[in-house]
Amino acid sequence: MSLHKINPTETAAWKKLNSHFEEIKNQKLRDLFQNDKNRFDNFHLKFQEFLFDYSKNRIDSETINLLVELANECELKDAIEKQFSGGIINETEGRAVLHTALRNRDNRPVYVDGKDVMTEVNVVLEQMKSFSDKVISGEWKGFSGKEITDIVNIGIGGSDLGPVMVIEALKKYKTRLSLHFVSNVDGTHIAETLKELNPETTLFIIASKTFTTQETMTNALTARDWFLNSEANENDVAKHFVALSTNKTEVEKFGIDSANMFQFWDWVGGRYSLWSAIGLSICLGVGFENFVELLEGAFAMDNHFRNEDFNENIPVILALLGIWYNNFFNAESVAILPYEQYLSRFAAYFQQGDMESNGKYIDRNGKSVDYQTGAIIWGEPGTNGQHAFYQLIHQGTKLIPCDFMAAANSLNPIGDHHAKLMSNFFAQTEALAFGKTEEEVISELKSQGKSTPEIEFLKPYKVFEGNKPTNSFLYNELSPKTLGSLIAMYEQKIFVQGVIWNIFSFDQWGVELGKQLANKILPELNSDAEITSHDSSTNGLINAYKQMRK
Ligand SMILES: O=P(O)(O)OC[C@H]1O[C@](O)(CO)[C@@H](O)[C@@H]1O
Repeated sequence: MSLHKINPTETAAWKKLNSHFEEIKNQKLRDLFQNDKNRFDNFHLKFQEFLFDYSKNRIDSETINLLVELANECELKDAIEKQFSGGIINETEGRAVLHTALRNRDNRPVYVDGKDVMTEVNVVLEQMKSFSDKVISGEWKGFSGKEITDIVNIGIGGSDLGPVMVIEALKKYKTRLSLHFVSNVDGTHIAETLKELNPETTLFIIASKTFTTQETMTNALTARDWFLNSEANENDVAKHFVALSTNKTEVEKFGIDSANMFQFWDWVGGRYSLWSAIGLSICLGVGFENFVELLEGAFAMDNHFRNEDFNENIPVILALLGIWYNNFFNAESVAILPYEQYLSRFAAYFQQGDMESNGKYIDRNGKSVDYQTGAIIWGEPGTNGQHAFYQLIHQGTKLIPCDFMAAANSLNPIGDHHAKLMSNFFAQTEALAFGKTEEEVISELKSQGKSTPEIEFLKPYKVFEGNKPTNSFLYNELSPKTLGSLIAMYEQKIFVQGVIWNIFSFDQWGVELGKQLANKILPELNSDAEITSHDSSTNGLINAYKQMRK
């Protein structure tokens, strides 16, 4: 059950898209809207309480037809079924990709090696419920008999970014526990975190799929030393340390009792793991019921993705638009711009989700691609971004397609904050799409009483050429369920793009080389000898570092 290995550029649809691109590339969104009064009706989709407006894109209905044709030629439907039914689609690691099983709320059987994984999934969910309920209620006590007040999740990459993002996003639903996250191997991260904490009331979650990751193991050992430096002894470790992992042997070697281990499986990719035991910090931070709501939201989006026709399918359309700009307009990046302070870590989360998945130049046939794959993902919450980098989006030389997202209802309806936020949200997509013409600039400057030479001088700087594409997502309010749907939407977008680009989205060999070299360099840093084993730059830097060190 592996994926088909179709080079997208060899499809008939790709060739048609190339010709179509020549026809559409100079068309203006102003004209597209002018010529089609129903453009919004024609290019938006609804999903539950969720609206996806993609009318401010440089497309017409033919673009969508051709992109859908491309998806069909790349056998996307079949790939989707393989994903959901446990096909070994992560071929280079010989694994199924089944984060969807973790949120499969109707418990439809999902088989891996002939075994229904739902039984184990539900056992771990039950374990997460029971544990988080006990800690939140105060029934779980620390070594001195006090309730736990603080949770420190130690993990990195997929064992950190998802919980960090969700805990921030769902702050409104917070339990009495304070959550902290330590990821960086830079000692500053753990030192600054522990400074505030009391070993008697702190619980550590060591989150690592492999339980061998250098950063996480180093931080975990430091946390353990810090804990044992208090009144606590070895027997107390069980009350203050739990592990989230697929690797029981390493967890036990570290000294965590397997009774305190929450398992997941190799068919859960690190950057898709917040739905698994890796979500334990989420359960503690917002309560198990809200974690289940998050799963429900993702499940609803999965069903939409699996069942809807491609031209009505939000993740598919989102992915195809991304391909349109990436491969035809040569756009290099995508900005994710939530007009929602709670989503301040959303773009950072999908930097890993997207760039670790689709940042690849070798295709599924083992050959170098001769087309662009994964885009650079970046972004910050609006309106902060407006006062930072929007200048370049509006008037720079690069085309940056943007995803805007906002809630109709604020979770903090104070004064007119939300109306002001939303007026900026609407204004930005309007300004990006339609810009400001020379005539508009001249009449504005005239109305300000400017002289003709002043107008002539200022005119070019004040023109906005517009035609900058945006997607807008509008949802009712940021509930755990909505968040679950939003995350699953982007996850499935990444999947669709990987299928069309004919790359393996679920491995990450590109992170290995740096790790290997760091392991080789580490002992060199501890020796007094001059280092000569690298190139002159690396040798020079290492030796200078050793001299500078106090
Ligand atoms: O959960 P682990 O095994 O500690 O890995 C952490 C992260 O390291 C990576 O393997 C590489 O950065 C990620 O894919 C993963 O999320």
